[in-house]
Amino acid sequence: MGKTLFDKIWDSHVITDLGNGFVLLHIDRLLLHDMSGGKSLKEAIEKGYPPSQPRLIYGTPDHTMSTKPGRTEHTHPPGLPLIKSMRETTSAYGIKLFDLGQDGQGIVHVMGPEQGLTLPGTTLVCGDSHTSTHGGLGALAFGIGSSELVHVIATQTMVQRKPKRMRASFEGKLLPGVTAKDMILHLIGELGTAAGTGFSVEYAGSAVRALPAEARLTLCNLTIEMGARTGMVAPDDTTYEYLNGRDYAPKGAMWDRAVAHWRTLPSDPDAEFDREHTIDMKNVAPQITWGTSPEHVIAVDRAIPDPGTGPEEKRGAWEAALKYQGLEPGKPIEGTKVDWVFIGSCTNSRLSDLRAAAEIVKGRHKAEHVTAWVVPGSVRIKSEAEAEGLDRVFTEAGFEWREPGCSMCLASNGERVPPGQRSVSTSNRNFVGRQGPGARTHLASPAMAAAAAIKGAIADVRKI
Ligand SMILES: CC(C)[C@H](C(=O)O)[C@@H](O)C(=O)O
Ligand code: SF4
Repeated sequence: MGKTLFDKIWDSHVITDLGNGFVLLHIDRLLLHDMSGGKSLKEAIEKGYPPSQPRLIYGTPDHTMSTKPGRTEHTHPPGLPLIKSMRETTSAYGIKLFDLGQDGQGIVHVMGPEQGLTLPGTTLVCGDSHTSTHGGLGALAFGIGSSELVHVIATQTMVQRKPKRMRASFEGKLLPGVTAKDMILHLIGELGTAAGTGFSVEYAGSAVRALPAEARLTLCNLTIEMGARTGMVAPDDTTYEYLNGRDYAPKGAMWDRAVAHWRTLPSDPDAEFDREHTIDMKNVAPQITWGTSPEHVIAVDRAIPDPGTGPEEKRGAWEAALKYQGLEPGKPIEGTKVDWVFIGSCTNSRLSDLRAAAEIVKGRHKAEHVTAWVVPGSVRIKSEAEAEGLDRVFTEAGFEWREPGCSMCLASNGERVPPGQRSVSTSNRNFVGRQGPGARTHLASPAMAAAAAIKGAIADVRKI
């Protein structure tokens, strides 16, 4: 029987079979961020287990750093001990830190692919649930907890149980206004947030093959919102073009050898999956979430759902979500007044995302009552965007152009949507209080978020 992409990477990283379904896996890359990086390194060192492979570990501060223009490490004081601890522990072992203000600093899931640290066929972990993002380049990547983090630091290995395999195939062409963000939100809407529990997901089909590399990262980013820890897209020429020449990607003869190996990775035609799901792209329209879970999602031209007509077991959750969000069932979601717009996060802060938003914004102005932020995913993206004048497109339209970091995705750097206010956000979670206590979040693509800022309300990007 043929092997899946997942099986091939998994099998080539098994060091030993531990029995009862568990194996010891080699980990090719460990990425660290400020919320847990310094703390875990310190813990490992204090326990007498210093990093065994410091050259396979890379870090950057993102979660607790202010993104205020001109920020320093002092702008948000609670982040200061975290960045200091990261610096002390990484420098003691020669671990590469992309520090604040340096080229390479950014959201950890933006930095890895951008630097060419994320490579097809490799295993990559990070103490962060959105590590699935890196699967967009054909890496087997997943988020880990704090005790696992210490284990990887100490041994560069992990004990893991093999998940089941799911394939989600998106077939056909993307309709106007539809992006990778809409594809994954639509899928989560169809399957629910628990569908992926215990599975690794491969995204396939003609629509996925046609996606640029950055869009594939967006697609894989929300895998955890479907309950699966890892999601991936088979590497192909699009992947190689994206990676070729990046700082940490192989060079010269090594590059050729690597590509020859990577070409063997896609799932074999006779590979079997435990679950298959096919999505016809004709049914995928621009999406917007209405509730407090990523599965609470509808096409933007639909009405806010009525809990009375929903599945029995979800009725209570729907009612609570509508109450929190201050929405009335049966009314069109389009036209719902918006106070904040956040364009950023590891989901949608790459250059292509900023370009897509700028295309909508160009020559227009945000609605007066809206506060709109653009937070590039990394220092490099910020300077590339500035080189093509995107910052001016945004600032002339009344948007704020900020420094790289997680910012208002999680609000762990103090940047929050005020209580009761409504935000359209390009991030990946719309949980209660996610963007600040009492904040109401609607997830959407960068173009949809830009359209909301211009209209001052939830808007259909196709009508702008
Ligand atoms: C802080 C971190 C552990 C967390 C995660 O695991 O995803 C954060 O990045 C998030 O998006 O909620
Ligand atoms: S941008 Fe948001 S989702 Fe991504 S790592 Fe940061 S806090 Fe988590």
